[in-house]
Amino acid sequence: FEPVSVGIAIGAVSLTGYLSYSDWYCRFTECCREDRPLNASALKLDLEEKLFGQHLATEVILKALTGFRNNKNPKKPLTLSLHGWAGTGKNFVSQIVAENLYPKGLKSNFVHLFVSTLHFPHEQKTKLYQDQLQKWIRGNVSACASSVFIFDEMDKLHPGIIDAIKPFLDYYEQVDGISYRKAIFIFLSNAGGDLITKTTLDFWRAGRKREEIQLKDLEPVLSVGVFNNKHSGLWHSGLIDKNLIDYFIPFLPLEYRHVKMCVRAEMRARGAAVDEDIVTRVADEMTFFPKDEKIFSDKGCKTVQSRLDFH
Ligand SMILES: Nc1ncnc2c1ncn2[C@@H]1O[C@H](COP(=O)(O)OP(=O)(O)OP(=O)(O)O)[C@@H](O)[C@H]1O
Repeated sequence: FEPVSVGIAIGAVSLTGYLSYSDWYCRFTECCREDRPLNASALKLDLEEKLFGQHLATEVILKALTGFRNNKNPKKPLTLSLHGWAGTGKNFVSQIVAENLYPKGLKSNFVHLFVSTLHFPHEQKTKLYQDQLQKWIRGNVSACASSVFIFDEMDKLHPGIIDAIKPFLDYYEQVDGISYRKAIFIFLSNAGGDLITKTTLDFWRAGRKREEIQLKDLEPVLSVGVFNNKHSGLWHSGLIDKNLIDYFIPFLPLEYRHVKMCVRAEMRARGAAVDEDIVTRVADEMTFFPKDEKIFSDKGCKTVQSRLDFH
């Protein structure tokens, strides 16, 4: 036998062996698999089929995630800031994103959800929260570089806590020997929701379709609005003026027709046939604003599930 070809053959066998072993192993236990490319068409289909009335969020999230995951050498972690009125789909989209990155979604060991009022309720404990959060992020990113961190209720988060995560979001190659460049941070907040609603209403009043609203109509209003809003959490945290947020993603207020779509989706999810009478009744029970025109749902699709229980 010729030693070089034997060496290559052994190498090839052990590589395939390793690959099939890791495939086999990952079937039984959850694996980080940070280099696995994102299935962009599956994400696109999910967003287009499940998320109603959010053409901008669909477009930006799809572009941002596929671009980031296809980049073998990102210069910083991906940071998305989702803004909008209550019940418009911010948590829902985070769940879709999580499921497309890790099959277990929000239950994955590599996806971490923080809710300000639940995890960081006391302002006087900021120092403690800062330490705990830094340790948690450091530990989890060193275990899985492509970990996902979702921060809900950013507008209620004490700015000191955001300061604690700031170093991880920056362009550093490594922080204390760990690279954070493959991690994904998603921030959710209601801040800027009033400005998004105003623009959407202006379009409606001008007789223009909401699908005509472009990112450029909202992005400047949004970053300025959020920046000037002292309750936004991002305010004076330096995240914005240091350009650490990659994408501001607006969620538009939902209309009557979208609420109906949510009711239908919920009925299907429960395995029931869609009953249009019930769909109309549930949608009619929701409240809408502004007072005169009654176009947008006050709570988006948020109370649809509980209202459906009554029918
Ligand atoms: N645009 C949407 N398309 C489809 N379903 C939606 C949409 N918005 C909301 N829903 C439904 O309503 C539920 C509540 O919405 P979600 O929790 O995502 O709202 P949110 O924007 O995060 O609100 P909040 O700011 O109050 O936290 C979702 O689980 C989903 O079932």
